[in-house]
Amino acid sequence: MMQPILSARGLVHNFGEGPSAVQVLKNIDIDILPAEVLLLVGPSGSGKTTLVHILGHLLRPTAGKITICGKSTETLDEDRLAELRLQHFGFIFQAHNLFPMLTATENVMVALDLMGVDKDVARVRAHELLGSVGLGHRVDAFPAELSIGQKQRVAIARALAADPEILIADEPTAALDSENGLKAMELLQALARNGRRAVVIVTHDFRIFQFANRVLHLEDGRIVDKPPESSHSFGAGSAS
Ligand SMILES: Nc1ncnc2c1ncn2[C@@H]1O[C@H](COP(=O)(O)OP(=O)(O)OP(=O)(O)O)[C@@H](O)[C@H]1O
Repeated sequence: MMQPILSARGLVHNFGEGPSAVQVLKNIDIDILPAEVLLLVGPSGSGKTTLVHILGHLLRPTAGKITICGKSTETLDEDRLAELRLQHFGFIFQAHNLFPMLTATENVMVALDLMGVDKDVARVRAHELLGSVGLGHRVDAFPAELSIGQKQRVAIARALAADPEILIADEPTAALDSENGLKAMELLQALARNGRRAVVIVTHDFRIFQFANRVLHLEDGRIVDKPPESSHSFGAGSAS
C-alpha cells in the first residue's frame, strides 16, 4: 500500500456554536495518495468545499486529526500553518484570483515572493512555470488579455510555485468550455503523474470523471459509497 501524503481521521466540522451549531462534516476519514487525481463530488451543501479547506489547512476542523507525510498538524500555530500551506499545498480556485494589474509573470512571482525567493530568480522561475503550462508565449500578458482557459493556466502555474505535493482545485472547470475544461484536466492529470503529486478536485462536472483515479461522494457531510480498494483506478485516468 502506497504511503499517503496526507491522512485525515475523524474529521468533524461545525459552523456556529451551541444549539444553533450545524454539523457539516461528520467523521470523515480520507487518505490522499501520491500521483492520484481525486475527485470530491456530491450535492450542493454536502460539505465538499469545507472539506478541502480543512485538508488544505485553510480552516481548522472542529474535531479530527490530519497528518502530512506522517506528521500531525494538530498543534501548529497560525504561523506554522501558513508555512505548511506554502510548502505543501497549491490552491486553484474557480475565480482564479489573479491580480488584474499584474502580468502573468508577476502573478506567479507573487507566490514566489511569499516564499522569500529573490526577485530575479523568481522571474526566471515564473517564466519556467508558465512555460510548463503552455503559456511561454504569454508571460507579459495581463489577465484581461488572456482567455479564460489561459487565466486558469496562470492560476495553475502560480499554484505550482512551491512545487507542492498536493494541489487543491475547487471547481476548476466550471467556467471553462468543454475544450478548455479537458485541456485543464489533461494538464492537472499530467502534473499528478509526472510530479508524483496529488490533485484533489471539487467538482460537479461529470465531463472530468474520466480523469479521476478515485471519486469520493459526499452526502450530508459523510463519504458514501466508498469504492473498494480494488476499484481504486478506473477509466482513462488510471495512474498505473
Ligand atoms: N462560513 C460558513 N458559515 C456557516 N455555514 C457555512 C459556512 N460555509 C459553509 N456553510 C454551510 O456548510 C454546508 C456545506 O457547505 P460547503 O460549501 O462545504 O458545501 P459544498 O458541497 O461545497 O456546496 P457547493 O457544491 O454548493 O459549493 C452548507 O450547508 C453551507 O451553507
